[in-house]
Amino acid sequence: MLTVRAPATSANLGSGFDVFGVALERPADVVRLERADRITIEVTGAGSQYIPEDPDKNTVGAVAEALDAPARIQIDKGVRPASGLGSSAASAAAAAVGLNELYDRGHTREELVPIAAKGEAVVSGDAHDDNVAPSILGGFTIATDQGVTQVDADIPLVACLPDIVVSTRDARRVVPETARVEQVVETVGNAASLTTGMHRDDPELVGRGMHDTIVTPARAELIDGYETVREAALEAGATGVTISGAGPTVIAACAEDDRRRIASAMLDAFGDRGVDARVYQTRIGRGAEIF
Ligand SMILES: Nc1ncnc2c1ncn2[C@@H]1O[C@H](COP(=O)(O)OP(=O)(O)O)[C@@H](O)[C@H]1O
Ligand SMILES: N[C@@H](CCOP(=O)(O)O)C(=O)O
Repeated sequence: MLTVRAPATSANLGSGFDVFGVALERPADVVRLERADRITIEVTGAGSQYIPEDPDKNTVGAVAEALDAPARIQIDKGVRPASGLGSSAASAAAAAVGLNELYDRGHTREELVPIAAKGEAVVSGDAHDDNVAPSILGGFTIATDQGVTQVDADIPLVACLPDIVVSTRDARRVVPETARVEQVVETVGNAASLTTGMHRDDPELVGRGMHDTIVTPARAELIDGYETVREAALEAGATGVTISGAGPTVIAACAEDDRRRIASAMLDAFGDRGVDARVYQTRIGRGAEIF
């Protein structure tokens, strides 16, 4: 029996739609695996009632198929599904890392990224890498058609998850098909600033680089209270605020000392709209770990 802890992740970070991702120190999924004749899946924990145990419908089933590694898989969800925190990806990343070890397949962590992404295709229709890459590799990742680049980074973050469900599949439907060239120029500048900020562990530069006028405004419509929560976080000292993944989590970058104040401002702002929420005071963290 092998136990793997794979972290939640935040993809996009505003200016890096479908490209940027970070591993979060918390929350995380914990997955236990043992060799078996066929794939079986049990799910407990946050939102487990909404997660199928059928291997054809669960992200870990596709990963076990891809690695030809049948196993009894027990998933303890720390990352609620449809949260914008890479819930489906955390399980897929844990399964890829764990089954690779259990069956001695010898893949590198980088090679496991596209294998885990096959799990993502099961739920969102797209084998996008931007959540599984940081969940497997940790730190800040840049996922493009040419592969994944990873850097370790240390940025304090606050992730506020409202009691609203936004499925990635639905949130992909509202992404605009075109953008003005001025918006593209602005986004490239912001993405470059954010990347430099990650290299320098500079929350100011990362926060500034999170600004995006192409995808985020369209998706904000799906999150009741987004604008108020964003303003409250900025007023409390956040250096930048955006939608985490496809939402509904709202994520803020900040200096360490401001985390607590920002967390409570975000909770209050959702509360004023009559929306319950929970908040994670977190930071960029490590990738999946085997125990
Ligand atoms: N192991 C899993 N963990 C979480 N969700 C899963 C898993 N396998 C399948 N799903 C399905 O994936 C969907 C959630 O994925 P998604 O919308 O991408 O949310 P998130 O943004 O949190 O990853 C839900 O419909 C859920 O039932
Ligand atoms: N780039 C994807 C990321 C989805 O992340 P999730 O955490 O919501 O699954 C997108 O923005 O659609």
